[in-house]
Amino acid sequence: MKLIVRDDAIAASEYVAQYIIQRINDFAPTADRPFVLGLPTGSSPELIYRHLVQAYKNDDVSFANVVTFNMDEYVDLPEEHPESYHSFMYKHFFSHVDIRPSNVHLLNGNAPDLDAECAAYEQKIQEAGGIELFLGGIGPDGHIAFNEPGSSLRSRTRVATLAEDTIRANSRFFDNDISQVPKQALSVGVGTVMDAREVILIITGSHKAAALQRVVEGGLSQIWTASCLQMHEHAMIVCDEAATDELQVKTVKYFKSIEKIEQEQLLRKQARAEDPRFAQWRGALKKLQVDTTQKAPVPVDGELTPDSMKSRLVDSAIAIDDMEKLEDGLKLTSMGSRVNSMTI
Ligand SMILES: N[C@@H]1[C@@H](O)[C@H](O)[C@@H](COP(=O)(O)O)O[C@@H]1O
Repeated sequence: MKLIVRDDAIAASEYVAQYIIQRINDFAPTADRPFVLGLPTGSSPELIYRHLVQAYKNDDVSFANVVTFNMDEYVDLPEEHPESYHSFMYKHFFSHVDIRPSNVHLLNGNAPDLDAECAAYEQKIQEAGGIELFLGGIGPDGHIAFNEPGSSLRSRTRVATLAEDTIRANSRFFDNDISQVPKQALSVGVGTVMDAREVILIITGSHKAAALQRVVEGGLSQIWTASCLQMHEHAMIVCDEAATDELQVKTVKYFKSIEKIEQEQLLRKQARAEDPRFAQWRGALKKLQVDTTQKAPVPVDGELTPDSMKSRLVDSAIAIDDMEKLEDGLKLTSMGSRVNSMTI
């Protein structure tokens, strides 16, 4: 799992939006091979949608061959209700881009048979070839979609009952009136999210800090369901500094260093491909022979100090001096001096 930390929610959202745009463009979707994107609602992804809409308007990305599956929807709330997830998605995203209405999938929380609706949703995901990238947020109690604390980590799309904390948190969208918040929702399961080939979570604000800490530093737990990401091969959490408040300093430093080193490695990759000396370096040791008959006497103090490789090399096809020159040569053309002239 990767953790990307940005200064604030604006920068974190921009990072996620750019990442999604790049993934779609690299995938080069067609009508026969669409990019299947899982999407969330909530205040956290709002800025991401704004960036995606702007990118579409700038001709930087098209959603014509993108198929979407939303995470969840309230039960017994009319679709046209301003707080339904249908309304949210059309208001913030679908109405502003070139996505085909037939490619949009949202759970119907008013279906006559909710269980059948959930089963059919899973089926549609399968038929679409599975989800390529699932974007999600989390609740302050660490829930993903509406998989509240205690949900099975293998759960599938189903009727979910909202936890007290979630009802209270979401009452801000219902005039702060808890009685108006639906008590149930249809939600993809933890297992459904885990089946996606890639998962990204956006987590911003100090009110999510405790959850982020449990998700990143705590163990895999059905109480903090977003911790499932620890078991995903391609998972990334993008957060702001405020959300890292409860993480250990060394955890944050470590993840920041991973990002920095990965960027450096991108440059090195280019250098490795361009500089023939890297290939020579790779082959050099194959020609070495080791004199295994040499047996150093055991010192009197009883300590076995391994003799250096250099003293044991005989009859080498390349002389030690040459090897040192080769290593020095590589050091001289260290990446730092080459990076300036490189276009990245
Ligand atoms: N079911 C949704 C979740 O999918 C979302 O992640 C969460 C957080 O929303 P917000 O981003 O507004 O904090 O809200 C709801 O409970």
